[in-house]
Amino acid sequence: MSGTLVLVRHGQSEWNLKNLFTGWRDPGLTELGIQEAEAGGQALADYGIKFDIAFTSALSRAQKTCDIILNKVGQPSLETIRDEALNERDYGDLSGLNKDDARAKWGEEQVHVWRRSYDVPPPGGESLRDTGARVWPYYMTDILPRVLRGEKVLVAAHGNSLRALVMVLDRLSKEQILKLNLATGVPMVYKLNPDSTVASKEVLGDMSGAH
Ligand SMILES: O=C(O)[C@H](O)COP(=O)(O)O
Repeated sequence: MSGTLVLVRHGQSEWNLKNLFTGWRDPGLTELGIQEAEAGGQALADYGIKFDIAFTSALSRAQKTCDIILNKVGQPSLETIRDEALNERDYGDLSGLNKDDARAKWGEEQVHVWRRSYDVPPPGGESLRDTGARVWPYYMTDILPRVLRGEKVLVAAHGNSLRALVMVLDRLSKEQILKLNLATGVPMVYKLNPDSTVASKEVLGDMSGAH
């Protein structure tokens, strides 16, 4: 009997609000970000899930989101494992730059390629493939075995570290991953088959506003 994997991107951060590339930098959540995490947690409470364990990154915006969700589902002291393998993609030299300023300097198309392509890294940073090369092994060794044992597992992480995971789970091509954006605070509930493929996926909220 396999279990349930819930993936959720952190709520809006201070740097999301300022439209800055963030990567491994560590801003906190905004007021809206806290509300988004609360809404995601409430959706999971309404869904009726009780988790066996939670995973999050080494960055505070994901950790805070994880805490808020666990509070909402009534499990504030659940065991939570923090690991930098789940960190956001390292945006390298773009970190701290305004995304519109970057578009003005390098052009809309180049910035889109850095943000959403599979294998083109931003200067000094990680491509999505590089990000997946650390997220995926961690998922295989630390997260997946628990799900296959029947546990219910929460992963609160980041736009691109989760895109790397979703790309494999949803079997997306390099072309399809270009178009995938994850909304902040919206949980994705995966049920896995015993062979670790996806049996079902439910999105508890609205992904359409993501960009
Ligand atoms: O690191 C960042 O700037 C954000 O978390 C994700 O940014 P992106 O949507 O530009 O990839």
